[in-house]
Amino acid sequence: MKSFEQLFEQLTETASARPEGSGTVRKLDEGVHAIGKKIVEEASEVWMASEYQSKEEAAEEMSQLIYWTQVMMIKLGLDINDINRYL
Ligand SMILES: N=c1c2ncn([C@@H]3O[C@H](COP(=O)(O)OP(=O)(O)OP(=O)(O)O)[C@@H](O)[C@H]3O)c2ncn1[C@@H]1O[C@H](COP(=O)(O)O)[C@@H](O)[C@H]1O
Repeated sequence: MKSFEQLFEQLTETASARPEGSGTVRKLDEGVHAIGKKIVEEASEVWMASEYQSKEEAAEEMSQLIYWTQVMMIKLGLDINDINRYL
C-alpha cells in the first residue's frame, strides 16, 4: 500500500532510472497520446465499476486512474504542487 505522494515519488524515480521491464517507462516512451488513451480507458472503467460493480472494484479502478494521471504528470514535467494549487 502507498500514498499518492509515495507513488509519485516512486514513478519519478522509475522514469529517471528506467529499469528493465517497467510498464511506466514503456508508456512514457510511447508519449502523451498513448498515456491519454489509458486515462480515458481508466476513467470509463471508474464510471462502469461505480455504477455496476462493487465499491472495492470501483476503488481499484480509481487507483489505476490516479496512476495514469501521475504518469501523465511526469510526462509533462508537472509535480504535485502544480496540481495542488488548483485544489
Ligand atoms: N500502480 C500501478 C498501476 N496501476 C495501473 N497500472 C497499469 O495499468 C494497467 C491497468 O490495468 P487494466 O486492467 O486496465 O489494463 P490491462 O488491459 O490489464 O493492461 P494493458 O494491456 O492495457 O496495459 C495495468 O495492467 C498496469 O499496466 C499500474 N502500473 C504500475 N503501478 C505501480 O507503478 C510502479 C512502477 O511500475 P512499473 O513501471 O511497472 O515498474 C509500481 O509500484 C506499480 O505498482
